[in-house]
Amino acid sequence: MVDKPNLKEVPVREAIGMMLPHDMTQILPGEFKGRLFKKGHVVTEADIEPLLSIGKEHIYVLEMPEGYIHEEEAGLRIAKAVSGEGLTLTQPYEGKVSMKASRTGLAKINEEAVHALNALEGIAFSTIYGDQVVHPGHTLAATRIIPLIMEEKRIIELEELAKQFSEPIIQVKLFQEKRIGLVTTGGEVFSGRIADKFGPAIRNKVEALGSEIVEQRFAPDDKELIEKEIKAFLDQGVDMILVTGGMSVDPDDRTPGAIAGVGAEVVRYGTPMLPGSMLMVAYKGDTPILGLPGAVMHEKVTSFDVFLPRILAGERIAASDMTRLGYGGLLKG
Ligand SMILES: Nc1nc2c(c(=O)[nH]1)N[C@H]1C(S)=C(S)[C@@H](COP(=O)(O)OP(=O)(O)OC[C@H]3O[C@@H](n4cnc5c(N)ncnc54)[C@H](O)[C@@H]3O)O[C@H]1N2
Ligand code: MOO
Repeated sequence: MVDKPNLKEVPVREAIGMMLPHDMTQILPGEFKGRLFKKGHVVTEADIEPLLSIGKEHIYVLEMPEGYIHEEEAGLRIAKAVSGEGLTLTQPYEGKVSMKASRTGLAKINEEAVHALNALEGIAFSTIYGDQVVHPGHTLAATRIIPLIMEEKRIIELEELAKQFSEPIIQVKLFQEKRIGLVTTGGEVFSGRIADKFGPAIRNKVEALGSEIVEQRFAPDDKELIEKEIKAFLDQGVDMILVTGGMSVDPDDRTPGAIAGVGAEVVRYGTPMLPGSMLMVAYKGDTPILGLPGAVMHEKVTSFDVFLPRILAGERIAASDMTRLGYGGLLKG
């Protein structure tokens, strides 16, 4: 049951120390229309004259029953219970508390926990989709309770539930500064027949997240030669290797074979997101090796933009992360 606050009518002069159950509006024709007192305001001696001047001889006040808390306190307590690192909480406004990024990073949101908390009656906890890149000021979540007051024990129940999840329910994970090796394949680029466009595109994306391309190596459409360049980066001990082009179905598309050829464990070749469906994610030990298809070079957003931030935030990509991109993954048909 959603709690109903007890409203009591009292003469305004007797309302000192009591709480207003709703906003009180003042209208001065041609001059002002707006909120004179906010919902939840506790009436003081100084408020009596202004209240009388807007015609309030009697007002409703809220009787807070024993063991209940007001929506503002409830909102703040929920926000504190769910928030981890990299977030700041706003002051409650109309009972709503927002959680904003205080730093650039990856928004992590535990979807299962969001559903569990919202299944508690009277709780509204609303978030953005997780795994997005966020910058300071970006709102990740907002919360309020539905009634004006709520039994405190229900907020305690929520706080206990939030503690059962191993990580904070929302947080902003920092990006690590990774050193990345870039292998660009394609005979037409290797021979100088066309100018390389992959390099600048990849460099921009990587640098925007605080990592760097330590070197770019080139290879023609030859499996052994591509493997040689990947191995050189593995020997160099880079944190990640990106291999561009040669990811589709032509006889000259050698990249998937070369990635497997260096002994990397292929997580998956192909993901149901368009553009960027011919992406490959593999690992040689802990070093991610990604095969990047043509679309990454010229499309603003592809599957690469889904996985790059997660890898730079220190996450390992699983096959299920790749297969679940189909629902909503059609950005360009
Ligand atoms: N029948 C099919 N056709 C295509 C498929 C498919 O599955 N079946 N996949 C499509 C998708 S999706 C993509 S993406 C593209 C190409 O993917 P690739 O990774 O194989 O790209 P390439 O063949 O190597 O090159 C395509 C195009 O881009 C130019 N290129 C490549 N690298 C560079 C570079 N570093 N700088 C400038 N330009 C570059 C290259 O010359 C080609 O013109 O395949 C679809 N087709
Ligand atoms: O792999 Mo292609 O990049 O889907 O467009």
